[in-house]
Amino acid sequence: MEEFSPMPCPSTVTVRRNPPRKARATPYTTAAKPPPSSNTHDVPSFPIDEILSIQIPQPEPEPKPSVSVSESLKIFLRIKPLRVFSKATAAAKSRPRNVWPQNPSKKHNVAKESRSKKSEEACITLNDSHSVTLTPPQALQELKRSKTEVFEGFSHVFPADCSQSDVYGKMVQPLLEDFLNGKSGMLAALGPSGSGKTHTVFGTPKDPGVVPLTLRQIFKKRDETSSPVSLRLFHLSIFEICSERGKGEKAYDLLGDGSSELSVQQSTIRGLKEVPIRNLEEAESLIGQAMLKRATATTNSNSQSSRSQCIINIRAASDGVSNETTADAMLTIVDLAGAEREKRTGNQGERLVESNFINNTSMVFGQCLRSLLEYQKNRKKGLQKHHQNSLLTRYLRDYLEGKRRMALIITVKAGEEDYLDTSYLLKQASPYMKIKFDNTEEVCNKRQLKTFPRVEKNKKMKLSAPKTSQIAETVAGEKNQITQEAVNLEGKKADQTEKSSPKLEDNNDREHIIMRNFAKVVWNVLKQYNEKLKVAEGDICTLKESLKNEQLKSRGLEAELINLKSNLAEPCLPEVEALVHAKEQIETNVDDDDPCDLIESRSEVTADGCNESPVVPNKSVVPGLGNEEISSEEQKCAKQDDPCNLIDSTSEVTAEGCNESPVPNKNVVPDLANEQECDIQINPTPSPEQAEVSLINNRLSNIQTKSAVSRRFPDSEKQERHRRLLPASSRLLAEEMDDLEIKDKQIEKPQVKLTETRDGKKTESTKSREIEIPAREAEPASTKKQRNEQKKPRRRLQPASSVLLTREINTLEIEDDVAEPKGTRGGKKTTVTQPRSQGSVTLLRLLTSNLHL
Ligand SMILES: Nc1ncnc2c1ncn2[C@@H]1O[C@H](COP(=O)(O)OP(=O)(O)OP(=O)(O)O)[C@@H](O)[C@H]1O
Repeated sequence: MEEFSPMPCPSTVTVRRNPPRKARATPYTTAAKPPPSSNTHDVPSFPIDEILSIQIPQPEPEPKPSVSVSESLKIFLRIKPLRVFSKATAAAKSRPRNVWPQNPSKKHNVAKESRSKKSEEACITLNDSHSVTLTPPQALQELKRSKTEVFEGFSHVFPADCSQSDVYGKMVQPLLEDFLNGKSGMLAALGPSGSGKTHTVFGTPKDPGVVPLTLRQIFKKRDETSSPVSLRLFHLSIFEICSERGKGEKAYDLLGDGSSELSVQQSTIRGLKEVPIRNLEEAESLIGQAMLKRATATTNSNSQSSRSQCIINIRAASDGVSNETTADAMLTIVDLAGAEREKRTGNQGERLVESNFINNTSMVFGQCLRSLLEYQKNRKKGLQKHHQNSLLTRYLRDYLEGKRRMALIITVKAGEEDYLDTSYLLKQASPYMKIKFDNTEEVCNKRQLKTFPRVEKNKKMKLSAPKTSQIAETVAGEKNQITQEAVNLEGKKADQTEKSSPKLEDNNDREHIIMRNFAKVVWNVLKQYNEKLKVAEGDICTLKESLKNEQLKSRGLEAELINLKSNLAEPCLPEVEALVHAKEQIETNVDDDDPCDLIESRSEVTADGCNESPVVPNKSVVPGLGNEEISSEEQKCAKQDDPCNLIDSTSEVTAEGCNESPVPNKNVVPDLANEQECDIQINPTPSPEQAEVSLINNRLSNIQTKSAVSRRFPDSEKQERHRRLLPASSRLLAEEMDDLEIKDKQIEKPQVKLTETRDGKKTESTKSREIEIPAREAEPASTKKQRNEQKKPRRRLQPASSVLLTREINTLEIEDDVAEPKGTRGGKKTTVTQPRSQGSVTLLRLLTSNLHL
């Protein structure tokens, strides 16, 4: 069985279809291909040993600082006593002896003041030699900033009653020993204005600070013959960094002569005078000179406030004579200018500019320090470098980066009014900080905190304070109380709380309090909403009342508007009155007729003419009569009082009207038309009787046309059409016309009857009708068609509404015209023979003028 070494996976695969080729064996496979005769068991072992033995080049470790960070930075805390000495005592001391004795009452007041000041509470308390607790004052607690902070990790905390020698012993001594052994180091005092930095660094002649004590120690050790320090030479240089009217940083040599400004290039200061010190007296005198040159000013915080950063360098150099070749060492002591707030210091103008510079320098120094502390805790974070932002930090770069040993003493004031300054500084410079959320409100959101009522009971939990046991008891009591409340509310939950761990209890208590407070807040909000709702309801009531009033007003206005309209409509009344008057006249005419004749005529019309139209519409439509014909007819009627003339004119009109009658008339009465055609040749000139018969026939045809129209448009639809066709102003007139039309019909029917009765027989009248029809259809059919064709477009030009109105009016006209000659037919005066009344004439004129016919 052949054994192949594994093929390396090709990066690309090429598939060839044609021609197939045999892939060339790779050198690797060729080389790895064992001879066919080789033993299959000779599998080369995996070279794991070789792999493991390979030396992987490790990244070069960063050059460690000469001193580890934890050793390189030591932070001390010094608490300034609340009351050092009163101004009164100072004034008393400084008062010349030859002044009058002070007023005893004033003395008493001063003593009282000093007592009250002494009794003021301290915001900072010492927990142990490495930690302190900072408690906010009552005023800030009420502003929901109740946050008790514990700062720990200090190398040592110096209490208020500590001495300068204590500070020196614990902080400076180790540094000095290293210094004398050739290791450089730095000591800096950092703190708010008036907190005792200068006091700590320089002290007073009676109570000397770090610098004098260090010098003493140096020369003391040098004087000891056995010590190697005796072979060293010490040099002293002192300079200060301050701002020049807030524009830039300047360095001044405090030991130099004349112009003492130093040139500054990055972190190096050139031209600094170093004064060798051979003994303590020389050194102290130089220190004294420098302090006199240092820029100081009086502020509200400090009568001699430092306005510059003061740096004191003590350099130890070998004398060059001895064999000892120790490197030069430098001990740097820095007295920083204190960070200050404008409100506290009361600085104005140039002082304010100075304080800005001081604050800026202090801030940069604090940032460098914080960064170093964080780096000390966690090297992975890396060291943020802020030192470029000020000359001081550039100068002290090696120290602030942890490359050299540094001891920092933070001086703080313990008064309640100094809480903010102290808190800010400790947050910046303390190695570790714990925030004690002893007030449960702190857990919640700040927004909620604003609305939450304050819980008075559970204020502080100073777990690491000296009175821890008492506080713990109190807290335990409070917890039990809260737990009991919870038991009352929720029994089961309480059981669980009792069984659960203290942490769980704490959580439950907190939750309970939070929920209770939340419920209170919600309740307050609901109350507010309820009040708002009540207000809104009141507004609604007032609005309703005002709405009612407005409605009443609007009604009154409407009534006024109606009155005004009625007043405006009065000018139309004369026309209406004329119409009514005409109507009354017609009615009186009708009343004069014989009622029996009326009945008969009705029955005849119904029998003869209305066979096809059982329901005759009120509004008669008389097609075929032109407007011009009506007007001419009216003129004739008005002029001719003679009844004979009336008859003639009527016959003429009838003939003309029949000739112009529309096509539907002919269609409705086809038989009659045929008969008429036959009679035309017999009697071409109709007699008055024939004319009358033709009039009756015309009437009949009109009635049939009406019925046809009525069939086409039902009553309701017709009314609707009328409503649409007639303008609004003419509706009243139309109604009047309807009434008038009815009356006219009543008049017309007896007239027909009278005509027939005068002839004597009904059959004769029918015959005469038959005879009369040819008179109407005297013209040949072709001529009639031509006429109709000529007149059709004329009719079409008129709108439908005007046609209907015209028909109605024409009907009225014709009927009136018909009625008139009937009474005078044959020259006989009958009861019906009344001329057209003046009212009807006026009505017609009005109608024609209003409807613009
Ligand atoms: N621990 C202390 N014991 C007694 N007196 C003190 C102490 N600390 C400070 N003083 C006094 O308080 C006053 C102000 O102190 P100091 O001038 O040292 O403050 P400072 O921090 O240097 O202020 P600035 O930053 O403004 O210079 C001085 O009179 C000083 O003697």
